[in-house]
Order: sequence, then structure tokens, then C-alpha cells
Amino acid sequence: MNHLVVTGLHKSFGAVRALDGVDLQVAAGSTTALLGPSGCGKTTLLRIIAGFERPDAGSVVIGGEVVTVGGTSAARWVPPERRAIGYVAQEGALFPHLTIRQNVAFALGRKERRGDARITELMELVSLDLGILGRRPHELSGGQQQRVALARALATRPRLMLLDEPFAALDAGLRSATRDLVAAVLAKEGVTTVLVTHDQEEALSFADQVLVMRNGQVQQAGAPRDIYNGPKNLWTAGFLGDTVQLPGVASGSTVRCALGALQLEKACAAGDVTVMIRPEQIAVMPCDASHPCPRGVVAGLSYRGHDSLMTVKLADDPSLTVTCRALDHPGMPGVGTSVDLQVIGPVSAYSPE
Ligand SMILES: Nc1ncnc2c1ncn2[C@@H]1O[C@H](COP(=O)(O)OP(=O)(O)OP(=O)(O)O)[C@@H](O)[C@H]1O
Repeated sequence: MNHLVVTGLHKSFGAVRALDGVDLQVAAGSTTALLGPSGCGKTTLLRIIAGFERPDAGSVVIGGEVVTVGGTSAARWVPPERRAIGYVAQEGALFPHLTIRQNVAFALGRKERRGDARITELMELVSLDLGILGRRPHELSGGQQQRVALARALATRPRLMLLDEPFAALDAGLRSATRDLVAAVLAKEGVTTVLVTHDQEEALSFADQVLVMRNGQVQQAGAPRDIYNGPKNLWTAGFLGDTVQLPGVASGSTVRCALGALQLEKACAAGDVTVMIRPEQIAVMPCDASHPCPRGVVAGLSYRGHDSLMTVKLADDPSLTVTCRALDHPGMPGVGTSVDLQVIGPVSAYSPE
């Protein structure tokens, strides 16, 4: 059952159309990431769900209760403090002059008390040592502060958790560790969650559903694997990750291009298309004359730490190059080496617009 249902949201700020007919459904207990480039309307959508902003048109329903109806005629409005929502912002927004215990007690609506069972339970939930309860926020690391912010937001058992880029200010290592812990806590508590992020990896790893937004509209919504492997258009494909794009001709469930006849993820209209392949789908192998397959010459290597992006110029058509993701090891083919190429798994194809 959908716990959050957003229908037909429109919102303009003067001449800027921030939201242009946005629909969103979030299943109870699941996590949705709102992903898109800067200015696409993610924060405006989150703020309307929270009740910090009113839409020009459209509605928001949380747990079956209509909390927002936009427009002047049928307007309905439940103020933010009566929506039973937890909200964590980028910087956590803890009260700097209060101790951690006082910060959490404030959210619970009671005076601080040593040994408060609910505060102990919340600190344990977010894996924080009870020894920090007497400290003030500036005496904690950024990751610890975000965990306190989550504990505080969970204190009143919200029916919906809204996370507005809560990991953006953390450095890379702390960021993924904090993200994993927050995801585990939210799953354990079964809280329906909406996360705003402009980080593709974060959206794909954190959420059950990803909503890709552009210019105030939803480009595509779906499970992370589905949208990464089967993006609706080339813009979404490129926004979600690296792409290899080649001209091709589609027919039925296959497409023919410089890398051979390839299986399509989804059938598309027959004829000229642009084929989209993810670099990690292209396996690079030593040349083997007994296995005829597309061949190329390594033209460049770009070291990325965990792997390298290898540029290969195709032997049959040197005007075409493809990039492959290769595990970096001493035996990997160097620049100038001839290699065989094989595409693994289905690919996507798009007719000219
Ligand atoms: N209060 C406001 N007044 C005027 N314009 C606004 C206001 N809030 C948002 N906007 C504009 O609406 C558009 C959408 O903004 P929004 O903050 O929702 O985007 P975003 O996707 O969250 O961007 P970012 O990732 O940079 O935070 C932008 O063009 C922004 O400048």
C-alpha cells in the first residue's frame, strides 16, 4: 500500500517553474530517493511534502490523510507540526547551545533526565555511545552529529522521514558509513522515507525507488536496477552513469552496431537508433583468432583507483571509440595493445527524437 501519494504538484516562484506536474507514490516502509541536477525541484517537492511550502496545484496524502490540496478553491492544509514527520537537513540543525541529551529531550517534548529510557534506546539505535550525551554538538564529528539528528527526528516515531541531503557535508568515507547506518536504522524501524540527493551512487545504493527529476518534471521512476539498466532516454542514462553511445539499427529485440548484434533490454521502434551500453558491460580480452569478435586497439587509460576507464578504438571503424571499465592489475593491456571486445547483457537503444 502507498503511504505517501503526491499528485499533480505545480509550484512556481515568479517566472521560475520549480515543479511542473509531479506525481510520486511511496510504498509503506520503503525508501525513495529524489535525484536530479541542481535546480530541478527536489527540495521544493520535499518542502511541500513537509508542509514548509504550499503548492499552486496538486495534493499530498500521508497515511491516507489529505494534508495538502493546492489552489484557492479546494485548499486543504495540515500544518507541518501536525503531519508527524521527521526531518533531517544537510547540517543536522542541532541546537548548538544544548547538550546532546537536551537536544533529544527537546524533540521528545520533555525535560532532560539522566537515564531516560527512550533517549538511551534512540542512542543505541543509531549506534552512539551514551558517553556523548553531555557534550554539545560542536564536540562531535559531522557523522556523529547526523546520527544525533536522525535519533532526534525518530524520537516521536514519525510516520514519514524526510532527509534533505543529510550526508552532503560529510567526507567520502564517513559519508558511506553514515549512509549505511542510517539506511539500516530506517529499515529496522520500518519508517517510510524520502531522501533528496544529487549523488547518483547515493540514490542507487540507498533507495528502493529512485525518482529522476529534470526541470520540475519526473523523467523516470523505478527500482534502482531498472532505471540504471533501462533508462527511458539518453539524458537519464547519462545522468545516472557513464555511457558508451554507438549508432545502430534496431529490429525486434536485437540491435546491430559496431560491437555486433546485441540483445535489447526493451524493444524499440525498428530502424536507426543510438545504442547505449554501460562501460562495465564491455569485457576486454586478449586477442584470440579462434573467436571472431569485435576487435580494437587500446587508445587510452584513465586510472580511477578501484578500476580504470580504458578507451578502445574499434578496428573496423577507427572513427568509433568505446570506453570499458577494466580492473586495474599488472597484466592489463596497455596503450597500443590489440584486444577483443564482448558486450555482456542487454543494452538500450533510442530512436532519434
Ligand atoms: N523560495 C524561492 N524563491 C524563488 N525561487 C526559488 C525558491 N525556492 C526554489 N526556487 C527556485 O526553484 C527552482 C527549484 O529549486 P529547488 O531548490 O527545489 O531545486 P533542487 O533540485 O533542490 O536544487 P539543489 O540541488 O541545488 O538544492 C530553482 O530554480 C530555484 O532557484
